[in-house]
Amino acid sequence: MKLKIACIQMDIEFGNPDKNYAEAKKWIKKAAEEKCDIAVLPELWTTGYDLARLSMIGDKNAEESVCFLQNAATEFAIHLVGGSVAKITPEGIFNTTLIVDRNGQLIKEYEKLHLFRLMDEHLYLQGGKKDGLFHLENETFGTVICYDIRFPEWIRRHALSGAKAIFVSAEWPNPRLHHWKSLLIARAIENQCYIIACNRVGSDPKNQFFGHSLIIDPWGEIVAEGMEGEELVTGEIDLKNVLHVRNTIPVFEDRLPKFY
Ligand SMILES: NC(=O)CCC(=O)C(=O)O
Repeated sequence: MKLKIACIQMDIEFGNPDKNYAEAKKWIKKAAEEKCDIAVLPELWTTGYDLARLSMIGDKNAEESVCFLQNAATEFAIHLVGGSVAKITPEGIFNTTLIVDRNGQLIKEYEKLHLFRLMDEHLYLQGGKKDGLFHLENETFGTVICYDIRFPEWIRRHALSGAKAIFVSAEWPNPRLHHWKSLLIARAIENQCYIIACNRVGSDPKNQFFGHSLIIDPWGEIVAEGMEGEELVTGEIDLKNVLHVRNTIPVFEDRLPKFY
């Protein structure tokens, strides 16, 4: 199965959901015009890291974001890996990815598992408890959020459950470009799967974000990479390559979990 992917490498206006919804809609339209099958948004794309105000500007039960994504997906006939939004629930606020298919069905919600203390997430957010596996076009995919990629066991769990491509929504700032690229390439090589990672650009009061969204194939080669400004980073993935690479070097057959 071949799919054309667009990473929406957008700037995010700090604490201004209305502005960010409008911007995201323009980018989703552009992705559809470029005949992409799936568009991916960055992490916390409605609010940015305005964590102290999330109880006011976050999204109660993610209702507004789900509605926005459903309307955009159906209007532009495109599957959406809807980045993540601050979902307000009675149990707290979760950094939540929303996946909506091109028929407008909400097919998955994934709550970021690993909270990133360097950006104060532990002070304002709750960690999720469930995996990011989902099904689209009769294929299995995974989705995780930003800091999650530092945990190879978590990504491996998705690959072991059949994910042939793993989406990553991120707000990954300077000065850690080297970590961003190296970790993503390593996750692709060790799991022999596609990694599709969408990072924001621009800045907020505390951080500057470098973009460099990446589409990486199961051999670890870069299919597409963004620069440091706003752009749509597009590339084609062919899920047949996953089996080809896994047959060439049978890492999954050679694993010896009883020793790990
Ligand atoms: N938003 C995040 O999770 C950032 C993670 C990050 O920057 C890192 O170095 O890890």
